[in-house]
Amino acid sequence: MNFKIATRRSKLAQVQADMVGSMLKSKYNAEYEKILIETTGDKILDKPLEDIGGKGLFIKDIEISMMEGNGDLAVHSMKDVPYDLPEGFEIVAVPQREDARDVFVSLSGVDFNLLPKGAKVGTSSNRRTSQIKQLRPDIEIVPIRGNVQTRIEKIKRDNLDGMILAAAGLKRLDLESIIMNYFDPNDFVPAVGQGALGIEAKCDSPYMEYFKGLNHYESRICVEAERSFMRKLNGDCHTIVGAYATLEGSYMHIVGIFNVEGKLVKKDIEGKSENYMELGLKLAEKIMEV
Ligand SMILES: NCc1[nH]cc(CCC(=O)O)c1CC(=O)O
Repeated sequence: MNFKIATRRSKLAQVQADMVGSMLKSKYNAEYEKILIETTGDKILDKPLEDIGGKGLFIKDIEISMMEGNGDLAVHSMKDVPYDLPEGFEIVAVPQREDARDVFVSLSGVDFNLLPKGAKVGTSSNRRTSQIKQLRPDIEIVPIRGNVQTRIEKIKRDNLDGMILAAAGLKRLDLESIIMNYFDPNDFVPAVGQGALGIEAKCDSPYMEYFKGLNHYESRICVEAERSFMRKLNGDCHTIVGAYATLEGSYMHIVGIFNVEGKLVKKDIEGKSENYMELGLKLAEKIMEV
């Protein structure tokens, strides 16, 4: 067998595709090749993502390629996957989740807690911006887009004191050394699905059972609970939504943030993990009651 993995061109996307490729190799003794695709989200870098069509832009061109028969599967960061996929596609597996936390990175080695007043910190995410503002209202947030590597280059070019990024991407790129602080995910709530990969395939794929074999049940239900929360809140691109689910035995705990009338609200919920979709929904209802 030789699987064709359709992927974005960025280094992180390719590393993630290789990770899933290696899983296919070790589990099924299969070969794989990467099909590199330039997506609209990667081409337009001078506008906020929300203004050009949102996160679906990273995956649409990949789906078109698979529809044309060029790609048996795609590997995505779950946090870039919109709730509704085009008809005929589905997320068939979520492998074991990496670190879901957000981190502060600095090239000069400065600790987040020791940043001077008015320090300049890069991020383009509303979710990260509002949580940073809560911790440190004096910090100046500088919008920054592009893939992880171009963003890191911009720290130097734009003379920033640092930047907020996802731990998972940095670890996968072997850039752990620039991580200065890990934010506690129950405090500084990550994006829905952060740190998890999703394997997307066409519903009629002849290889469905192979892909399903790469699923990690615990990771999957945590990510699905977070997505259920997100869907209920119907987060358009300008709303702030974040959630993080964890398991303890047969119980699931979810913490979520959402902006209600300009105010950032955080709530949590706990219940039997088998009711993971309902837990996500209930947390959304709880947060909207405010
Ligand atoms: N928005 C881009 C994006 N999509 C996934 C990751 C990191 C990897 C992950 O969360 O699985 C990143 C970079 C970042 O936010 O730092």
